[in-house]
Formats: sequence, structure tokens, C-alpha cells
Amino acid sequence: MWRKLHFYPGLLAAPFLILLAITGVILAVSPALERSSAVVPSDGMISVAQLAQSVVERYPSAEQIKRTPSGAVIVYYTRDGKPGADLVNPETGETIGPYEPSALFRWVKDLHRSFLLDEAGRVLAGVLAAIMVLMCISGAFMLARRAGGWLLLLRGFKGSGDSRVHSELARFALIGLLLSALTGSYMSATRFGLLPEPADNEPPFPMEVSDGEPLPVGSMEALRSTDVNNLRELVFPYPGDPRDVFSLSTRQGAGFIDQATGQFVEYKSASTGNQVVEWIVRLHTGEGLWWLGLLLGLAALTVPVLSITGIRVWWSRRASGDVQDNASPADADTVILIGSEGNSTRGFAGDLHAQLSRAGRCVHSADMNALAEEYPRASLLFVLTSTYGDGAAPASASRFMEKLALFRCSTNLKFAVLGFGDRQFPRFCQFAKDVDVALASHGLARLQSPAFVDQKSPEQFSQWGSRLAEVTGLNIRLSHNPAPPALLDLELVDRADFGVEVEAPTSILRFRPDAGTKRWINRVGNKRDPLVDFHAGDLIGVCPPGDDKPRYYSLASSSDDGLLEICVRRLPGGKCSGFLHGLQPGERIQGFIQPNPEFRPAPGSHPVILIGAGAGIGPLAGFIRKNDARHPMYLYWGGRDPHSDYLYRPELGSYLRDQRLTGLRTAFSRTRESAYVQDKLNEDAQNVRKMIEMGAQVLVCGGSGMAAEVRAVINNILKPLKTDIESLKQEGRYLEDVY
Ligand SMILES: Cc1cc2nc3c(=O)[nH]c(=O)nc-3n(C[C@H](O)[C@H](O)[C@H](O)COP(=O)(O)O)c2cc1C
Repeated sequence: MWRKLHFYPGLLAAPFLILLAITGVILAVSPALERSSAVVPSDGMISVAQLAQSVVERYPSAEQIKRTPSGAVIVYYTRDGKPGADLVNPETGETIGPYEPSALFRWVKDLHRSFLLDEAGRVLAGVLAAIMVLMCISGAFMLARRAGGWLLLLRGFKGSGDSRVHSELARFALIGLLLSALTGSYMSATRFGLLPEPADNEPPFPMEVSDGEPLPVGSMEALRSTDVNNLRELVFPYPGDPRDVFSLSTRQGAGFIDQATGQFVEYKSASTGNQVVEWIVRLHTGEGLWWLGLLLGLAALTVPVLSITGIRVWWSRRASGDVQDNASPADADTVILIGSEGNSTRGFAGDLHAQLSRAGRCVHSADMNALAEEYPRASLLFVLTSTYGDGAAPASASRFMEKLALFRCSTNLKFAVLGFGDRQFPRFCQFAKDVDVALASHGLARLQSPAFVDQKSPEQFSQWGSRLAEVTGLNIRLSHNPAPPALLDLELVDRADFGVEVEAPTSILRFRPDAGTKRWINRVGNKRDPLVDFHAGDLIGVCPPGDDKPRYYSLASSSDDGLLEICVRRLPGGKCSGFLHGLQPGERIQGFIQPNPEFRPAPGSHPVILIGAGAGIGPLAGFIRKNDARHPMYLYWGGRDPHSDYLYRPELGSYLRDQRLTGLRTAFSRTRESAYVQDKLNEDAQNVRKMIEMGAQVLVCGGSGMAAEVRAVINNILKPLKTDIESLKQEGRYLEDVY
């Protein structure tokens, strides 16, 4: 429900909301600009009487003194029969210059308030403000659901691409946008009489005054006791008319002052209602609160990006089979929980949802993070999940295990887990296996044992569907064929070969991506544009000739390096690694980028410990190359023989010299020392422990055997700190890219 409430009004209103936001950003700057040029005396320094006295000395025909919420003081006067307005210094009454409100700001304000369309435009602006309130509230519920709870919103989101950008920006801007939308809605609603306005705050015009000789304005008691910083407006009496009065409006109230006595003849304090309304206007405009204006402006700045990423997320969900006719958790007799990072599992889940609905089931689908506390009517629970990292949960399931602890299951609830993974990874579908065990331990009965789909195989998915149809007796036939990824043309421009003498042939291959037409096709087709934003640590999928199963290689470069670099070890009989090793400069291949945002150094200045062996150095070298901020970064790397397979040797030397790399420890197994990378970590145990104590993040890349040895050593190093790798992993401080 929240998604519909969020998306459809948002789609309809997006162009107008973007216009409102951009004009809002421009207007938000205005209070800060005004404030920066205004002279604001400290409180208690200047009274309105002093200001008025110095003004009349310079402007004998002054008619009005006005103080804007930002503190600028304007004198309106008539000279030679012509009206004029000057900005004056409130401390001296001296002229600063003519007051010339910006025509651009006025035009932008009209555009913001009414789209330059008078009354109809104002109604539209009001409706848009209300839509924005709806979007903020529905968005907040969706964010909380995605985060796995309201409090967990503070922790931020996992995942990648548009969805992550949308959620993170929304988290940052939510309060500012809600404030602008609520105050804007209120202002429109009072203007059109939908909400009552507080009673008029004007005192009645005095019927009688003393009619005596006017006092000098500087000696009037009512003005002497008013601080200039509380002034709104002082209107002078008509010249030569002793029966006319001064009209004074301040933050605290408004009144009329007798010229002869200098005392109020009428006065009315500002009512609470008026003060509230005034605050609402200030909270919307930032007038008098320039810092708030800038914060609201920053929040508004996110609206165009939120609109574009929101539409792209919706489109990609639709394309990957977003769920139609989703029943509520309370009504559903069948629940499908989805664990996905790259969204492809959603397509399979969408097909299952559609088939089960067609077979008469009342189906609820949701992310695994959105596991409800109970599904009171459900008898079937399906969990479809991918696996990431090294056997870890994908983004939409990162909090599932915590939430499962609170789950109340009814006795007749049966479950089945279908894992999506890739047998190239050492821990094939490990997260799905863990979920299966966790559900069984939580007391749920298995409908059937867990099954697994390798590399999004449509055949394996539909076989699972046939078994499911048999077990449940439901008439379902599953078929889903995910769209092939957008391919990138790559030309090999350079290669460096190592390790042949030590039976570890490894090549660093550098490709130039073809930035031609595909890029635009990808954009129009709403796919993430890999040429624009791939990072070291992401993967490239390459199919060797005559084989449609991709093999993945970690990227050693980022798109802004201008080249796509991989470090590939040729495996005995390896079809794809053999193919890549056979390439000569000028030859071309095709591949697709698989983002891997989970395997990157976190932003910030904490130390980073990079650990790798063999070709695992690829992404680590890419991270070091990107360390322009010179944060402490240490590399532990293991090879066989420094004369043969010392990968990236010259680059590492230059990174050490320019301090992108703080320290380097290498281990070579086929030398007299015969050492492995874990031995170097052991030797440096104290330093490593100290860095982890200081908040260091550890990133490990390489073969699964090496990763296991490193885990054992690091766990030992951590013992005195009373923590372990599992805890570091939970904090995102121990990351592995293992094959
Ligand atoms: C960085 C990365 C790590 C992965 N790790 C594993 C893994 O440890 N085990 C596994 O079986 N599959 C792994 N996979 C494969 C994905 O689980 C598989 O492609 C899945 O179909 C993706 O589904 P999704 O697009 O819904 O997230 C990994 C994929 C990537 C890109």
C-alpha cells in the first residue's frame, strides 16, 4: 500500500515537485544572503527611538521604517514628491544604499507560490505540498520497512545503485522535506479557508489622542523601551497632523502611540495563534532563520535526484517482475519472502507470486527484512534468496535473522527455501542454507528440503516449480527467464604477464571500454551505466567462446581511471581464464559489470588493512590507487617468488612513495623464507590488533584456502580485544571477496 501511495502521486507530480524544489532552493538562499549584508546590533544596544531619531535627522520626510526578518532596516520616504526606499544602518541611521529588491527573487517567488498562474497556480502549489506530505509519510514507512525497523533507519542501507541512492538521500532529506511540505500545506489551507486563520492581531485605531505639541521621536517612551531587534515596522504620523499617531508593530504585539505623550494609546499583544502562524511561515521560508533556510534548501536539492532515482527503481522493479496484487500480511494464506541484492531474484519471486495467485492463493510478497511478527492466516511460506559476499545475506535480507528471533509462527505454517547463487563461489547458496536451518530451528515445518538455482537457471527454477506443484497439489507452472545483462565492448590495450616460471601464470589485463552507442542504449533501457560508475572491487562477467555461463573477475580499476583492469590467473583447463590469457592487444571481448558495493573500503579516515594472495591483489591495488586522501592503508600480500609473480611491483613502489600506501608486507612461498600472507599477519599481530582497536577495516581478497587461514590468524589476534571476525563482519569491518 505504501509503495502505491508513494509512487503514483509522485510520478504524476514529479515535474511540478522538481520545479517547486528548484525554486525553493533558490529562495532558501535569500535569507542567508540578506543576513550576510545586514547590520544587526546586539540586543539592548539600540532602541527604536534612537533609530527613528537618527532616521528623521537624515530623512525628514520618512514615512515608515521596516525591519525584515533577516535584520535589514529599510526607510521609506518621499523626496521631491517621489517615493523612495533606502537600506540604513540601524546603529547609525546612515544610508547604506537604495533598497532594490531582486527582481529575479520576486519572479522565482511567484513561480514557487503560483507557477506564475495566480489563483489556479496557488491551488496547484497547495495540492503539490499535500502530495509531498503524503510522499514523505509513505516514504518514511517504506524506508523503515527496508531498514528493518524505525530505529535501524539510523544505520543506513546496504545495496547499490538507484535504490541505495534513493534511500540514503531520502533518509537525509526526509525531515526537511516533511517540514517544508507540512508548513506549505498549512499556509495554502489557511489561504483557501480550509483551516481557520487566527484572529486579527491589529488593535483598534484610537478614537481620541491628546492633540498636544509632538515630542521629538527620540524621546518617546514607547519607542525607547522597544529594542530595534524586535521591530517589525514603525509608521510615522501624517506630517503636520497632531491627531495622527505612530503605528508600531513588533514581535511581541502592535499598538498606536500618541505623538504628544510618546505613550501607547492602544496596544495588543501578539496572540499565541498569531505567533504559531508566524513560526510556521518562518519554518517554511527560513526568514529570520537563515541556517534553517539553507538546510531546507539542501533537502529540496535532493528532490530532482529522488524523482529520477525513484522512477528508475520503479521501472527496474517492474522490469524484474514486481509484484502485482499483493495481499496484506494479515490476510495472506501464502507468504513469499525475497532476499536480493541485484534484483534478479525478484523476477523469479514475481512469477511464483503470479502463479500462486492464479491458483487461488492469497499471496503476500515482501523483502526478507520486512518479515512480520506473524502471518496469522498463512499456511505456506516461501523464501527465495540469493547469497552475497562469502556466503552472506543480500541487502534485502541483511536483518532477517534478527527479525526471525521475534517471529511468532503458527503450528500449521510450512516453509520451503529456494536459494539463488553461483557455483563459482565457494559457499554456494550458503545464505539460503542458513535460512533453511534457522527457520527449522525456529519451529517451522519444512514443506520440502531446500533447493538451489545456479546462475539464474530458468530450467532449475521451473523444475523446482514442478516439485512444488506435486507437493502442494497446486496447479502452478513456473517459468521465468531473466533479461540478459547489458554487454560492454572491451578492447585489450595492454597486458603484463607474471608467474609462468612458478606455475602461477597470472596476467594483468587492461581494456579500453567502448563508450559508443551501447552506453546510450543502456541509459534508455534504464540499466545502470557501468561505464560511468564501476568501481574497483566490482565484478566483470565474461563468457568464454561457445559457453553462455559467465565467469566473474574482480575489477582492479574504477571507471574514472579510464581503463578496465583485471588480474587473472590461468587455471589448469580453465576455459575462460585460458581464453583471456590468449588475448593479444587490439583484440576485443564482451562482458557485463556486476556491482559489488559491499566490497569496498568504507569512507572515512580509519586505517584499512588489505590482505590478499596471488591475483587477489587486483581489487586491492585498485583501492590503493584511489586512496587520494592518503588515509592509512596497509597491504599484506602473498605470492610465490619475487622474481616471477610479484604482481604490481612498480605500482606498489610508487604508491608507497606518494603515500597512497602506508605499509607493505609481502610473503613468498617459494623462497628460502617460504612464508604465506598469514605468517606476515602473525608477525605483525600487535600492529594489526592496534589498528583494529583504532577502528580499522579489513578487506581480504583471494582463494578460499588463504581466506580461511587468514580468518584463523585474525581471530587469534582479536582474542585480547574480546571480539571476533563475526562481530567485525556485523559492523562491516571485515569484508571478503573469496573464490
Ligand atoms: C559480489 C558477489 C558475491 C556473490 N557471492 C556468492 C556466494 O557467496 N555464493 C553464491 O552461491 N552466490 C554468490 N553470488 C551470486 C549471486 O547470489 C547470484 O548471482 C544471484 O542470482 C543474484 O541474485 P540477486 O540479483 O537477486 O541478488 C555472488 C554474486 C556477487 C555479484
